[in-house]
Amino acid sequence: MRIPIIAGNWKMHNIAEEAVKLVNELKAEVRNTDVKVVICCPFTVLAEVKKAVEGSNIKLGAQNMHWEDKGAYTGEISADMLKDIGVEYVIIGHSERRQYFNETDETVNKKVRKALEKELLPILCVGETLEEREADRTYEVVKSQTLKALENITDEEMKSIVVAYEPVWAIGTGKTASPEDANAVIAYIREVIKEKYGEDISELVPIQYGGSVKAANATEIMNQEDIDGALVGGASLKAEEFLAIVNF
Ligand SMILES: O=C[C@H](O)COP(=O)(O)O
Repeated sequence: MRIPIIAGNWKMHNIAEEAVKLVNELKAEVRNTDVKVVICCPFTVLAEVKKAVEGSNIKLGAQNMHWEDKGAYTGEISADMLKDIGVEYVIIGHSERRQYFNETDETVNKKVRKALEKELLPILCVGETLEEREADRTYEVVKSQTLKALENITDEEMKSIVVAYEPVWAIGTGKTASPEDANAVIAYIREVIKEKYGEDISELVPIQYGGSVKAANATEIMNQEDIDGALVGGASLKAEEFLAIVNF
């Protein structure tokens, strides 16, 4: 039985005061105990958010990390640094990082492996661009991204991974994949995982949908059989909106 995970990805939003205010508005009102709730905030407010979520069932996540343990990597953040603050989840391979920061399937794989080695729970993002969708390449792209990200990941490690299917054309655009369509792609990603790891493990892996999830469409999306939660961007910045999604 998979427990759905609803993660808010704040992206590059919220200084400390705003972050703490938002968490305080959220934490008393997260009533749905059938889902795990994660807030993936900027590095600069991780420590404040960690303090603010104490005593609630909201978990802390980061939005990226480096694959090396330490070294001369100016501007980068290691897994140990995240662990030191109390981070549990880390988004890896978000399309914005692939698109704007040269993240490749190879670096995504290195990061997933390092996160697992350090006992962080990766939220691995995969998804096709509009161009790829229009060329009928959605399934080929998500299969390739998934398998490359999972190279050298053991059966045991696979049980700690969360996958997020995020069609790039649906992110921040107000366009969502139809719930049935998102469900079909997610079911396919589960098949890809099954081919590599077997049915028992594939049935354990939560696969989220991300891309313009909001209060108005959350229930329909979450009610799909294969969709195990959501990775929420813009709507996670407004307490009322995010709470409506979490308490769907
Ligand atoms: O990580 C979250 C996704 O990129 C979705 O963002 P969005 O909800 O603003 O479309």
